[in-house]
Amino acid sequence: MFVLRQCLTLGTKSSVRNFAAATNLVNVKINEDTGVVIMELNKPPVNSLNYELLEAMHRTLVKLENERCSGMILTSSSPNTFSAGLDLLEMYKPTVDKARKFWGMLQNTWIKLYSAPYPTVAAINGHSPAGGCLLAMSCEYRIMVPKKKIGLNETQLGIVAPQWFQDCMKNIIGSRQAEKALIAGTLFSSEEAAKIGLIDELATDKEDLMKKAHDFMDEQLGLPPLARSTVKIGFRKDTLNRLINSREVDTKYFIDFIFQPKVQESLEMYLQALKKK
Ligand SMILES: CCCCC/C=C\C/C=C\CCC/C=C/C(=O)SCCNC(=O)CCNC(=O)[C@H](O)C(C)(C)COP(=O)(O)OP(=O)(O)OC[C@H]1O[C@@H](n2cnc3c(N)ncnc32)[C@H](O)[C@@H]1OP(=O)(O)O
Repeated sequence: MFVLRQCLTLGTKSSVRNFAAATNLVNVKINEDTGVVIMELNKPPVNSLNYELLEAMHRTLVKLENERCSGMILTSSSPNTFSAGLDLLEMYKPTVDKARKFWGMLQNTWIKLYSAPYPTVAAINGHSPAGGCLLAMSCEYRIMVPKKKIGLNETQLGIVAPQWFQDCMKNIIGSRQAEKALIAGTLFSSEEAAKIGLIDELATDKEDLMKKAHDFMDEQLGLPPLARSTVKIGFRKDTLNRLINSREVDTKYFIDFIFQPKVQESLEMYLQALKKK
């Protein structure tokens, strides 16, 4: 399979097709020979997840259901950041309608990504805090470049990682490690994340990152797809159903939480600190 991939990469015939996207917020390429898709988040400078970016991701994931997609590598076009997490401006002084629409699209996107039947790899080529970490944790396998930060740091901002964010972390690093990390809002270095299993592999650089992502994909493509996806969904169904069965309550928690004056104050201070950096 590795040889096949090399041939496809080096060969004269281009088998890679740009996947028609209605927006340039995501770059999507499908290798027509292998069916492997690369989805690159492309909202400079830091891929903050606003409604439009989430909608573009969601639309792509829906479209992939009708394509011959055998696997997906999620990465970013930003030189330094995989994703800075949820766009803080979506939570700072929104209207209730806007906040509700935003949260609904985040839930939609997560459900699609977390339940994708094909193998998914996060090629984490930069920092990945909070919602960025959620995206990475929703993939099946995580590979990260050195010396970047990843984690659910919400507590540090005066906000709370929702239950399903927490569940994703627990499923990966275990309940005790997750509890400590979530209470403290720890951002782990890539190296620390590899030690606790939050990421599966450390890459030496960006080239190595993509090579390792393709290696993982090659291994997965050698497995019977139905058996593979049945086991995957079996592992994920409780976490998925927990949100699917309580979407409305989860949205209400979000709205009630962010509209608190203290939370708005924390967000304002954090946004100012980011601007002053
Ligand atoms: C169990 C029951 C629970 C009940 C609770 C219910 C509900 C809970 C309520 C709410 C839950 C919300 C969950 C939230 C999740 C999130 O994802 S919040 C976002 C957290 N993100 C961060 O903390 C990251 C902040 N950003 C950074 O640390 C850095 O930007 C960086 C990613 C490390 C990149 O650094 P650098 O390359 O140096 O880039 P700059 O810092 O200079 O940033 C460039 C510009 O981008 C702006 N920006 C950065 N991040 C964001 C963001 N997340 N949103 C919006 N904008 C962002 C930054 O201000 C710069 O802007 P200017 O160029 O200065 O205009």
